[in-house]
Amino acid sequence: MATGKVDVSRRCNYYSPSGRARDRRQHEVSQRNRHYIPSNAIEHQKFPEGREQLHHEKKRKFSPIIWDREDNQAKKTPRYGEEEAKVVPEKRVVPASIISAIVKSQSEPSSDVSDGCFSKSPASKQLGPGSKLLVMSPQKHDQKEDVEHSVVEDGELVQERNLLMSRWASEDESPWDKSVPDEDEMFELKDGSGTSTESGEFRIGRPDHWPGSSGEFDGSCESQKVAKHAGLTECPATYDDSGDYLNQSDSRSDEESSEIEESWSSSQGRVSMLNSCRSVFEFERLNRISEGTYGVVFRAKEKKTGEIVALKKVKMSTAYPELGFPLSALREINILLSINHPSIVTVKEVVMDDHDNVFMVMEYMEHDLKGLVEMRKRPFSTSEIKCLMLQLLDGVKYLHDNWVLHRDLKTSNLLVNNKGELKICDLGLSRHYGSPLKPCTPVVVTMWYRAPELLLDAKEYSTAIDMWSVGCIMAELLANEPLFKGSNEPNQLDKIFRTLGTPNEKIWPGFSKLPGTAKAKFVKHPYNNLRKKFPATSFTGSTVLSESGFDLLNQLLTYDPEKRITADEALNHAWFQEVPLPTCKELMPTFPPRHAAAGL
Ligand SMILES: Nc1ncnc2c1ncn2[C@@H]1O[C@H](COP(=O)(O)OP(=O)(O)OP(=O)(O)O)[C@@H](O)[C@H]1O
Repeated sequence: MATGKVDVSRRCNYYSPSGRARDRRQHEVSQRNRHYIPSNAIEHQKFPEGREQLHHEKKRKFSPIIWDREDNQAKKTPRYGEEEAKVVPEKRVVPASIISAIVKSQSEPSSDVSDGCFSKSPASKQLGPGSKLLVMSPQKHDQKEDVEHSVVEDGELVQERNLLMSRWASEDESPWDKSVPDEDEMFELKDGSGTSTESGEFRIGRPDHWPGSSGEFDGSCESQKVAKHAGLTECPATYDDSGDYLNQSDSRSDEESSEIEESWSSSQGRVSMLNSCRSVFEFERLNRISEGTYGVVFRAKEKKTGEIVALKKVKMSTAYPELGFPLSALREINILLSINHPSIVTVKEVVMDDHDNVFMVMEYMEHDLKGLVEMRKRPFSTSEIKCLMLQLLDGVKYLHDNWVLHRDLKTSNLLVNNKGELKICDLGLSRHYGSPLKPCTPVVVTMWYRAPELLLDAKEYSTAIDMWSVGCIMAELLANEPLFKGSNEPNQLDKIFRTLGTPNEKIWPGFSKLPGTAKAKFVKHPYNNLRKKFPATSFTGSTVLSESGFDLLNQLLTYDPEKRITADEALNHAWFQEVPLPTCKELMPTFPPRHAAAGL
């Protein structure tokens, strides 16, 4: 197989024959009823074509997102309480208590990032050049209906042109089948201003790639986005001290045009979804949980039901509002509303405030795995790690079965609640993949969890990149600290090579042809030292790893993406069947919730 190419077909079975072995194992495990039972153990079913499909797929939700990019750019975004109040559904009426809170907050300086939730921001939000984003609750939909709808805008009825249903509603096997633009289109900005390489690929985050830069370029994410739109190319990758890629917005945005094109092309699938979303004022904000690159996450309470939820406010660009609604958020909302799996966080609905700020209402999870790893003095027990790994693999398998690459698996994107449940979150970097593979940006996945093929600039990659991240997560759970803590990309590769040995053509055919190998001379580390880090015996009480467990870790951290274990194969791995068996979720340890620990 050619350099960096991954045989997708090998990884894309809806349900592999080895599923039978897994059923047997699940049956055995369930007999011992105190042990973990994977979520889809009894939910898969035969389809007429003889292909087995997950039951979850039948419960797909529909995206509430509507793009209407051709709409008049100059049209004013309706504001709550203004003339266009007709546009605003009744549900967005603001309760008096909140109005007083708004009035209070108005007197205080507010940034839409730091404290935007439930308060008025200084300026109304724009949804981007020529675009209008309507967000609706997903309950009303009918795939077959193909009706042009009208909405009231600026007091008038206008034709709604792009009511898109989620691509998830398609029964096609490959997401590329209909709606994907060619590679050239893929990397070209809508206005044609994007700078691309010969192959049509946008170059982001690789300093040594870039031709001259602008003196005005300040390196910030926003500047980089703007620079890219303006045809500037300098975009040095930056990382925070936990290896998080700080320029992620760029790595996401280079595919924006492609994604938007996809949305446009799939507009054949218009459906009747004209329905209003609820107001964020129906929730009481309790405390801030976290602020990430793309959103601020709050703990909140639904006033009517008292239910505790997490609200993720989509960060709009304050500096460059014309950049519009972030594609990462669009992807995340689209995908999360479309899927239904116990190991993937549920987005219940999308709500808005009266400035068109968009919030995802998610089930609330008390912890993320990164926080737990940092909080704990000792690693989880082997049984607990097995329980967590099975849930993680279940979720990853579900995504891969449905042609989705997560592309940012890491411990901070794994949420855990006090019922012992693990759920994958943050699908902002995720995207559909298909067969044949299309070139994508290699600058995805937070560096510490990034697969070697990505670090070596492979343009075509597939599900194996997520499996490498899963390997890093397994190692982190076993050692209670991240496995490869590189400070930049060469350093990250060096850390990997020191531990696993420097790869060569023999163990990884195609390695020497990867773009990244031409640029660097790697020190030859002849031995794989992974076992030293994860010994079979320990006199210090630290977690030990059996032969079988080490085999799984080794297969996850295999250099050649072709040989790297798949999620399905990993779920069937003997490690999960040997003693100690996986703990059942109910017996997983619980921890004080973050807000309690923080005294909130
Ligand atoms: N449903 C939820 N319940 C509780 N906490 C959550 C939930 N969703 C997200 N969080 C917390 O918020 C953090 C950031 O969320 P998320 O990763 O979705 O945002 P982001 O802006 O994409 O972040 P990043 O920059 O790390 O990619 C998570 O690490 C987690 O701690």
